[in-house]
Amino acid sequence: MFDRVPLIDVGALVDGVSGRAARRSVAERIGAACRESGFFYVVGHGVGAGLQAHLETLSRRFFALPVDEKMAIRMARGGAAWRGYFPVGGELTSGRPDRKEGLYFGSELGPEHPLVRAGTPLHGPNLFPEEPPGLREAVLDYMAALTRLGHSLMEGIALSLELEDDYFATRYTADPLVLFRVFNYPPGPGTAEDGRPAWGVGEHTDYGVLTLLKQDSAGGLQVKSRDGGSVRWVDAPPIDGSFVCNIGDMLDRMTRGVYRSTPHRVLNRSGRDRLSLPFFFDPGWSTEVRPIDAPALAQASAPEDSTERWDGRNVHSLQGTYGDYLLGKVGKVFPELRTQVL
Ligand SMILES: O=C(O)CCC(=O)C(=O)O
Ligand SMILES: [Fe+2]
Repeated sequence: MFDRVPLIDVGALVDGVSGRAARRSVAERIGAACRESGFFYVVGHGVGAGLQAHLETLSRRFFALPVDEKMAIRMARGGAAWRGYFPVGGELTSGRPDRKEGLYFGSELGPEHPLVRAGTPLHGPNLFPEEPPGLREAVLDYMAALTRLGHSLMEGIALSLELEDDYFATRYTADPLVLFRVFNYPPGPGTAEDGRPAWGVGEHTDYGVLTLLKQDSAGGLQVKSRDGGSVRWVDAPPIDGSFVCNIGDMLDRMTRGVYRSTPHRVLNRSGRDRLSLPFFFDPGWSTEVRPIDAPALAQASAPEDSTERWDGRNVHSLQGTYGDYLLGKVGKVFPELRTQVL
């Protein structure tokens, strides 16, 4: 059981000049956090404050538009690429509508890209709004910066498992599946009509390897800490200039449960809009994610924990590619869209 999310300065992993000892010492701290909670804050990450502030300003401007203007780029128009806007209540993370609206983005891929030509779901061009101008460039710059950071952190995670630092890049993330979302959680009642909490995002784990979340100052993110039968929800409050980093189901699978993909949820109690920007750095679509054969994981047992898991699934018994896994998940959180576009 943990009671806080640790903060790690990852400068040595991203600065391009630090030596092996400094990189390993950061990696060890990451490894400890992945084992304990699956969550950590990163600072010293090198992503420009100006770029972040610019994207935040433009995102707020977009969400402030009338809903019918936002619906001009609704997700149904993005087709199988799964891009665009969804209104409050349009996404069901754990079977119930979330109290949030959002924009879905991903790697910007043109019609000539082989995966787009083959009609691969979740691959294609983005839908950018006309208003506010500049959002397109800000989103693309931000995704490029976070993709670089994702590669650096995966090197740290590899080092933390005593693997070569390019272990994940050579097998899974040389061409990562990048999904990026900008969410706005409106202020509102803490409870739904049936008296249950009106979650901004219901309890879930993330699907891929690594999530990098930028959150504004509103707060509301909670991480599940568990010890046997007892559960405690630990706050991950905003820390200026940091990203909240958490590992996803595929890293849980690769490490046979040693690095946990930890359930989390959001309740916006701030009384104002909450803006958050989760960036998902995931294995390539057609990769088959396998357990890592490494001495550091020799004792790992791949727990059969499906009854404890939020979705009742066991990530250790998956068959197929990451794309298959992701599609199963995405179809559940957007049931209407699934029938329209897939
Ligand atoms: O908005 C947040 O703070 C968390 C969002 C999240 O957990 C997700 O999109 O997977
Ligand atoms: Fe999440």
